[in-house]
Amino acid sequence: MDQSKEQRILNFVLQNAVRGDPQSVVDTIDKYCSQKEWAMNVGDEKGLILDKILEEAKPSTSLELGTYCGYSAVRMARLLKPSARLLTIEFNPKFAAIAKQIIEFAGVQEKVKILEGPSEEIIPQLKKKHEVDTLDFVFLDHWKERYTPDTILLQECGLLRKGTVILADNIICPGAPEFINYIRNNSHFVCTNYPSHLEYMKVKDAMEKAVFLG
Ligand SMILES: O=C(NCCCCCn1ccnc1)c1cc(-c2ccc(F)cc2)cc(O)c1O
Ligand SMILES: [Mg+2]
Repeated sequence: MDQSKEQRILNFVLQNAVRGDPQSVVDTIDKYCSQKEWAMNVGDEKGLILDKILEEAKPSTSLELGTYCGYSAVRMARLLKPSARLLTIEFNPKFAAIAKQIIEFAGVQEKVKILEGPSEEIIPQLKKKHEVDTLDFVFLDHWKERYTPDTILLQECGLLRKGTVILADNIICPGAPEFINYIRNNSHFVCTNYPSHLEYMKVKDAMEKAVFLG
């Protein structure tokens, strides 16, 4: 049975990264995906923007939509304080299985919980089933056409509070024009654009930060 790209990424991490060292896992995935096979991790350039915004937010409870192989989950977890938690939603069971192994290899499994399934089903369960009060930080990196409906759903479920930071990947490539139109014209959010490049490529991309005003 042919190996998937995601399995090849996992194997490269298991053979080349240092167990229990999240930075080495991040660097190893970046090495593989820049030299061998492109993959849709947020990557090292946009990753530094994510790092800075996450460190400013100092979140206790964070949510990621779109786990993929767990690169950004490991990247974020390595910066979280010991008591902080990251919940990450992945629709694709094959991706979730790979991410679980990468997160465990990095040694951040105590901080990260992978929730498998459609975001529109899982978000309404966060308060009662996953003991979330409100979210301090949200990273949008899943289907780009879901950025707006899921942001609205987060608000409707009472999961956003004054100051919640939402950071969205891929504003230019593949693009999330409908989300940009929604969030920049919504007086309950203050938005900031961060120009960058598509992971591992020279193609222009950007991230958008939206702070909820309550
Ligand atoms: O589609 C992306 N991510 C969502 C993947 C599916 C999420 C499933 N899911 C998880 C939870 N709920 C649903 C994505 C794509 C690209 C890209 C850019 C250029 C190109 F030529 C091809 C692809 C770059 C990214 O950085 C991305 O994030
Ligand atoms: Mg992305």
